[in-house]
Amino acid sequence: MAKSATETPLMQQHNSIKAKYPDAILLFRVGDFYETFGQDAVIASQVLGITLTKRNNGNAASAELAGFPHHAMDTYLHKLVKAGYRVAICDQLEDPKATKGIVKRGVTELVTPGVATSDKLLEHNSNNFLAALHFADHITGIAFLDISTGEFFVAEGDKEYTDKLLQSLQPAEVIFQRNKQKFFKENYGVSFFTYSLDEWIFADVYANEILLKHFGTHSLKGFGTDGLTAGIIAAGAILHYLKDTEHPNLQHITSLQRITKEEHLWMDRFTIRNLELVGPNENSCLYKILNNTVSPMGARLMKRWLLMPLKDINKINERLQTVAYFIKDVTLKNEITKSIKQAGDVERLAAKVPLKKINPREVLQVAKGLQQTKIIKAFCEASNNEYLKRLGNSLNPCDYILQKIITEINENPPAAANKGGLIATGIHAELDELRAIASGGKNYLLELQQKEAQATGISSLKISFNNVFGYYLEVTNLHKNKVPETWIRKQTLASAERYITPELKVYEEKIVGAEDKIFEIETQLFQALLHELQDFIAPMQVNAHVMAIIDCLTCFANNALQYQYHQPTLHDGFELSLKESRHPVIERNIPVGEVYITNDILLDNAQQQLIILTGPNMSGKSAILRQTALITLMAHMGSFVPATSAKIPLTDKIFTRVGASDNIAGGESTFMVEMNETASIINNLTDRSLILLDEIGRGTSTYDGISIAWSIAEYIHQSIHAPKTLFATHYHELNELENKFERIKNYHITNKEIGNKIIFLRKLAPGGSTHSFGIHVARMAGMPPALIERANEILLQLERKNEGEVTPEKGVAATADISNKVKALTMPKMQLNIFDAHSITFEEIRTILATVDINRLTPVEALLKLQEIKEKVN
Ligand SMILES: Nc1ncnc2c1ncn2[C@@H]1O[C@H](COP(=O)(O)OP(=O)(O)OP(=O)(O)O)[C@@H](O)[C@H]1O
Repeated sequence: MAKSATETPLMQQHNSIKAKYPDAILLFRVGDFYETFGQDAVIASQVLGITLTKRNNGNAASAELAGFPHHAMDTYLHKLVKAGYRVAICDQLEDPKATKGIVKRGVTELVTPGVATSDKLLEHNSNNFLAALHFADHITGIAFLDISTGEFFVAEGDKEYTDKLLQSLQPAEVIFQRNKQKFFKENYGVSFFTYSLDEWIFADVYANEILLKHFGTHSLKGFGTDGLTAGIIAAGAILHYLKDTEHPNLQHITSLQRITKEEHLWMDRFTIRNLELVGPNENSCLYKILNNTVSPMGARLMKRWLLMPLKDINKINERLQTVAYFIKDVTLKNEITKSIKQAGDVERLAAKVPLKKINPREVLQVAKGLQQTKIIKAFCEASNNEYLKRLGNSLNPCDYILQKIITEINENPPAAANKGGLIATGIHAELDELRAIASGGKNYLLELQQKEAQATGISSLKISFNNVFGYYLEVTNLHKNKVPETWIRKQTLASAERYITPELKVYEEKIVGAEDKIFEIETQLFQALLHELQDFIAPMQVNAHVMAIIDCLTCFANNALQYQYHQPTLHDGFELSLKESRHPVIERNIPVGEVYITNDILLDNAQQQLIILTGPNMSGKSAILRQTALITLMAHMGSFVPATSAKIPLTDKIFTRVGASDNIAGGESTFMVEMNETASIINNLTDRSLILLDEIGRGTSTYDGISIAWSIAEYIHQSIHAPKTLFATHYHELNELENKFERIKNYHITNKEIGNKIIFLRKLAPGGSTHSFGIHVARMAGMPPALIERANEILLQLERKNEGEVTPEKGVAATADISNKVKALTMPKMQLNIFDAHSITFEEIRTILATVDINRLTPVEALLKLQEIKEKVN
């Protein structure tokens, strides 16, 4: 009979733990290693590049095995999580030396992309949010938590709003109800790492209970989250998930902040993408250009300011005035910047305290941060700027804990708490004594030897050590009668006797156990300090936030000084007027030797509401559109702007649409995307909206495109909201709109034609332009001359026969017209060659070259030959 398969006890233990975490990779601590088994091992070996072997598993089938040393955890863990895996860390819960049989083990942390606390997994200038969504009947609740900083946000809204929040805050992981997986994919895309939870977790009563328990309050009213039922359920799901992932210590999550739609200038996901605010190319996005903050918390806040600009004029002006204040008082700005730079990542350090991830060096950094807080506070409070004074007032250097850390922690502590040497001298008498024993053992013995020699008069007295009875005093036979009665004889030799004394034994015990004891006392003292530090988390978080604000404002001041940005004037009228404005990103990437050409731009609701902007390809139409939006956005962040003067109307929405943008990954046709995106503008515009349409309509046939573009422009103009709009297009036919609609004006970007070359002047000027110069651009792009020549030939034929103007009303006739013209096109004059019709043929060159003997050719003759060929080419 076959033997029944019995697994080894270790594998049985592994399997029972693994059963609780089926969708995570289980890192199973065995001695000094973390091991993975079975399918986990296969994945780990692939992702981590570690060897896959087999492990004997009793009588059961052997299991795949892959492991790494425990000290390499940080390196490997982050690779697994970055690759999108959930990782359960299973540790030994008791000392293996003190245990008989199998060691007790359990999962101590479940790491997922959204619940990461290790520095390796975090980017210092980005938040690492976990988001939860709750899809209720008519509304969606959404919550974000960054466990590494303690920031916890909640909001509610429709699909579009919650999608926009997801796009802006870019959570590392999104959780939602189990039955909504398909719905999420269809409505929010596939780019997020997601995890779904049981339905019952998304219940009002449960969410309230878990949140109230966490905050220790009787109601959530204090957080201003009244009425946010769906949002609260999402927030509750987040806390539940943290519990599920073994994160019980969350004292750094001290509040829940509400994100209100009304507070922020609205930009949908297309606008955020089209304006390249935070990507896709990290080096050429607006964030990269603006973010010259000096602290990680400043860098993180700057990203949020960028994606959630303000709408409240008073708050914006408060920021602008403070930036102006810093520009005037450069010394103050520099001093404060210096202090913020030295403060470290106060926010993440504070979060590490309850998470029990803070090391002695970081605790000392906390103190340094508090010292800098004190300096910044003094500077702010002494300033004449109301906002700075208020910010300064809310800074709290937490003197008590600052002093305690500085007194108790060594000046140069080790990075790891278990290495010893982290507590300063003079804090704990026993610790000092133990250290003296451990390090100065020999001196102590020498002193004791001298003391006893003097007391007994035995000048040759010696203290030595052996393994049998440890430290002893050795007395030669000559002096043995001088030995005091209290000494205990342990050994008699031929010429000497050996004794021990109670003092020597006490000392011996001390020295042997000193190291262990030192570690124990140091750990105790360090833990006690961390315990006290816990009470200061809330003020430290406030300090971090205030420093982040000041960091952003000094950064704006520095940008203004360095890049000649000026203070914009925000007003509640409707006129947008920019003088000598520039594109903040393009101007910084412009090739050496070139300058960015500035432009004046004017839009208002009364006379110049909609600009039809034409101009050659590459002339700078998109640049004009984008700089108008970026300057408006920067002003709403409280930043100075790249223009010599900027009158900016309070704006509630910025919409940007680019024609025929690709969304192949999303599986939609480009034109469908274009139309979808534009429809969402048409349905959401307000009188305070700024709309940028870049070649809308180009994703379909010319006459379809013109008709759609025309009717969009017409619709926007006729809308009672009369939103300000810039419409860049290659359809010159749209210039006709100016004649028909009062507030539509034509502008073009100037250029100069010299011979068959075109020079971009890049100046905006009234009036439309007549043609696109697309063929010039094709030439610039390196198309073969014959192809360019042929394109010019076709253009000429199409244009020559073009009688009358094309308007959408004439669309059908015009389509027929162009079809006829295409039919009537003449054939090319000759076979296309790499050399075009007017230039030298390959054969001719071959003939010339055949007469050349390179070995005899002088340099001058070579030049003359070259000239001969050149003349033929021209
Ligand atoms: N005002 C300016 N000063 C200097 N360089 C500029 C300016 N505006 C644009 N450019 C340069 O010209 C390039 C093309 O500009 P842009 O993309 O705005 O042209 P466009 O007219 O929208 O072209 P297309 O019609 O082909 O989309 C930019 O990438 C930038 O390098």
